[in-house]
Amino acid sequence: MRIINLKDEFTSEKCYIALGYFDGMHLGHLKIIKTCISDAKRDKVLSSVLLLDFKNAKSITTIDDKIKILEELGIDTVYVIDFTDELKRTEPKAFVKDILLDKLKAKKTYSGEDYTFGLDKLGDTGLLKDMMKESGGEAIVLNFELDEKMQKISSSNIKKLILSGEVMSANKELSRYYSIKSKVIHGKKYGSTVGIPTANLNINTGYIIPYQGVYVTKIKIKDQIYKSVTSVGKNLSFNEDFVSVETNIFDFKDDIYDDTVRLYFTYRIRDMLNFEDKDDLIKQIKSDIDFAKKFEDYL
Ligand SMILES: Cc1cc2nc3c(=O)[nH]c(=O)nc-3n(C[C@H](O)[C@H](O)[C@H](O)COP(=O)(O)O)c2cc1C
Ligand SMILES: Nc1ncnc2c1ncn2[C@@H]1O[C@H](COP(=O)(O)OP(=O)(O)O)[C@@H](O)[C@H]1O
Repeated sequence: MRIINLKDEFTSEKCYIALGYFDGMHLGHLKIIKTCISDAKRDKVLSSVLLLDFKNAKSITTIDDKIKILEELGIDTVYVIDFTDELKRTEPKAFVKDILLDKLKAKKTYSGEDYTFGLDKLGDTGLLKDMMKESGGEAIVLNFELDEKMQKISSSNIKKLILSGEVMSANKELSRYYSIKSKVIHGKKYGSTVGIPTANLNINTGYIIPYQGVYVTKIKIKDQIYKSVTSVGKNLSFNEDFVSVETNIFDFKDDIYDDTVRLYFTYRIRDMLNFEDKDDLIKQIKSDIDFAKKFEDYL
């Protein structure tokens, strides 16, 4: 797979290209990308995706996550375009002509029904269809994927679910467990003094953080997955006024400070509470651990 930033010099070959914001790489996005890949294979052209790099925006999947998923799906080329003011000001017609047709040599585009682009998001699938046809190509527009309740699967809905703690519903729409990749940082060192060490994760990352609470989780450390249980939010029992994400990992005892890990959210157990007595907090954490140990994977 080739990764090309549009601001660099490159040569392009005729391609089919999947277009969209692709935050979450959910089932709807996967349908668009997989159709692009299989059509390109059939017609012996390169399959590609155009990714917008929003820099610093909080999202469900970072650009690195998207690239990793695209590589696993077998895409030939990932084009990355920085989401600059200039791009925001680009006239929709210029976006199709200058970027898609001239620069990337797109012969077919693949997008969802609600794909919009260019200045004030004024470009839509109607314009895309007309311009692709005029150039001798084709814009293929795929229907929305629906969830169990026949609602359209959308990044904004998945974001809402994560931010309200409904990670189980979010995971079903994503068809994978919501995860954040981050570094283990130092906390207040209370955990290990009471026999429940908790690895604290840096939350100043590109990811949205689930609603406060205690979660059944899994954690990937050096390519190995462990079960764990995680608190998200302020440690009210310690009068802390900042949010932390802290995970107690089962059957594990290594020092992982500064390691980069990936934490997967499976199920929200309860709210974070203020325990006057630390013994009550520890008792509650032990019961959360028992619950999480018994919790079965569902994806
Ligand atoms: C499963 C679990 C549940 C937790 N629940 C709460 C809670 O309800 N209220 C609270 O103030 N802190 C809660 N915590 C956070 C602990 O207070 C914190 O992990 C502990 O003080 C150790 O912090 P340290 O890593 O900074 O040493 C929870 C932690 C875990 C792992
Ligand atoms: N089973 C475990 N779960 C979580 N962290 C563990 C575990 N075993 C060892 N550790 C280590 O202990 C650290 C957490 O201990 P803790 O006393 O809570 O310190 P801190 O307050 O710095 O997080 C983790 O960052 C990790 O390096």
